[in-house]
Amino acid sequence: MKEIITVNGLEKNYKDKKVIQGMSFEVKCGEILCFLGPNGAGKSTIINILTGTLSYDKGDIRYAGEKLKKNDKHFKQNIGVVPQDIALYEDLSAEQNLKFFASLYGLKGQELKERVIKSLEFSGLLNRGKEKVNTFSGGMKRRLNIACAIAHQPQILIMDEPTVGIDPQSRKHILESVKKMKEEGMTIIYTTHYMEEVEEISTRILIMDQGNIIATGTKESLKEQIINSKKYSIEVDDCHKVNIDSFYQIEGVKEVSIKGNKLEITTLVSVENLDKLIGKLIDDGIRINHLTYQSESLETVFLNLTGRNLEN
Ligand SMILES: Nc1ncnc2c1ncn2[C@@H]1O[C@H](COP(=O)(O)OP(=O)(O)OP(=O)(O)O)[C@@H](O)[C@H]1O
Repeated sequence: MKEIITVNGLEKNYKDKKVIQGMSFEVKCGEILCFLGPNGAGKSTIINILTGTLSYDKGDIRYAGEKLKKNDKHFKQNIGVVPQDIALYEDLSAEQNLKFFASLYGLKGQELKERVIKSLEFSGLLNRGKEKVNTFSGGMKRRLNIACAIAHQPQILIMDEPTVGIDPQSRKHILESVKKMKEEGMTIIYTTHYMEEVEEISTRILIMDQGNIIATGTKESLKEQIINSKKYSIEVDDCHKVNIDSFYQIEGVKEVSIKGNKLEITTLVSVENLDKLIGKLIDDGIRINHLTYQSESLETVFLNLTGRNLEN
């Protein structure tokens, strides 16, 4: 995949506070690049710098190989921006909002009419086009906000936490739309602190923390690189019969503990030892009632990288 945006050594400071600390990354044509990071990681700062609404102190940004100028018209024509806060005219109808935003990009006449209808259709609001925005739910406003950003058919869509505080149905609609836009060839930059969204839509992930990129890759490669242990939770009939020390003799076992009637075993991903763990319990005359395996998640990736949870 060809690179469409490249960012090199980007820095942003607020007085003495470094909020972006020399970040370098590229955005590839046709990908859904997700910036995943906790509140305050610097996601919005990066988005605002990319979209030209915020200045930066060091580094450079290139679009299709060319260094971006201040207020670069060519770049602005080719991007669509969905800001974190909804930016719509509440007293205008959905259709009027779309017309206004699309006309800023030079659309007019028949083309404008067609694009307004297509964008309303895309956002699932075709039958609400004549209604004023102030009668819409939060989720509908979010969907219209996205429609306004894509009405001029940008090459790159930049979305800053577009699903915060909305109903599950609208969230589902937005995530499906993002996947559809990718299928149609759009490049998408998407920031979020919801790892399940990243699991669902990303083709590549940049994990951010405190103004730095701390890991990059697909969800599969990140899990493979970073998570080296897995956890079994085994519900047994009588925990008192469990001899914890003896489990440490099994290859791969890193940690064993008892919580209530559950035996929790953390073991290396690289060692297949489930048969031995179960064998030991059976040999000791302990009955297994239930066994669960904690699936590897991006939350675990973040926890392994930083020692903290993503969502607090
Ligand atoms: N105008 C400002 N003055 C000083 N510090 C700021 C300013 N704007 C943002 N920051 C700080 O920059 C850091 C990054 O903020 P940013 O909004 O980019 O994070 P974020 O990852 O987008 O988080 P959120 O999900 O909460 O929006 C934070 O520590 C924030 O407090």
